[in-house]
Amino acid sequence: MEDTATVPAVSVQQLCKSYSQDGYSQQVLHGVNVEIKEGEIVSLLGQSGCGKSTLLSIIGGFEQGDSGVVRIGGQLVTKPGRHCVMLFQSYGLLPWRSVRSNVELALHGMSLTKQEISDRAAHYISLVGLQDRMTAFPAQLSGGMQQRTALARALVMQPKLLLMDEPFAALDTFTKYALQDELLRIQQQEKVTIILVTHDIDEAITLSHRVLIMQATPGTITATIPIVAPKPFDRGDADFQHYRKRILSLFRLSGTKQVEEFVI
Ligand SMILES: Nc1ncnc2c1ncn2[C@@H]1O[C@H](COP(=O)(O)OP(=O)(O)OP(=O)(O)O)[C@@H](O)[C@H]1O
Repeated sequence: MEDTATVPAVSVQQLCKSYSQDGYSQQVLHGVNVEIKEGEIVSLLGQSGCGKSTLLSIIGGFEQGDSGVVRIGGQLVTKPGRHCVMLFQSYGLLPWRSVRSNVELALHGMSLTKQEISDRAAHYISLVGLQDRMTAFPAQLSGGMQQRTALARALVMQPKLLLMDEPFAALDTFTKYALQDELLRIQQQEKVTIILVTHDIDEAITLSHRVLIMQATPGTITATIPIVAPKPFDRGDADFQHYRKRILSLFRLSGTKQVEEFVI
């Protein structure tokens, strides 16, 4: 039997996926292999259309690959499960429900008492700093507060794996930085494993333990960059700029040519 300590939180092996449209088939993912440890934050970074969201969606069980295997905690993924929650850029809050009610809704169907639901929701709303806005409705909140609510609604389910698809892309820079820092604080506390899809190089460096570079046609992972720095990573630090330059060079967006050491 496999030692549970060595079972990866997420394992993707030889994943392939094509879409067919109007009699034309497009291969979106080809031979994707990923292994993620428990408590790790990993970013999928790549240009638009390279298959990041498709990969995330297959890991979450929302779509199926054509071939290959996806496992979460050693279990084969065939459909979405409560152990894995997806957080989108668009918040997805119900406008007629308060912050508290939106978060509590995620717990319906679980075998919890009303009191347990109420306490657990209040705990996670406080964790994202919205304890004073529990009775507010989404329209009364800023974009950052709405995304905090969506984060509380995801965390209240106590998932093992949080999948985030460009969660902060709609926010202004200052709100985005504040939420990135908060996400790191919460992740260190909750120890949840996170896979983050992003176009934002700085976001990938700030949040990740490892950045996976994806290239398109067909989508595949071409490089892995471990971010070896204490978190939170000071965005003004010289090391931060070093990672930035190296990632830019992988996308041929800067003159640095030191790409070979990262190629796997
Ligand atoms: N349901 C679908 N049917 C047909 N084609 C699809 C479908 N979903 C995605 N695609 C195609 O697959 C490719 C990859 O899409 P995907 O959304 O995974 O890319 P992405 O890297 O996440 O892009 P972006 O960063 O712009 O969101 C694109 O060419 C897209 O048009």
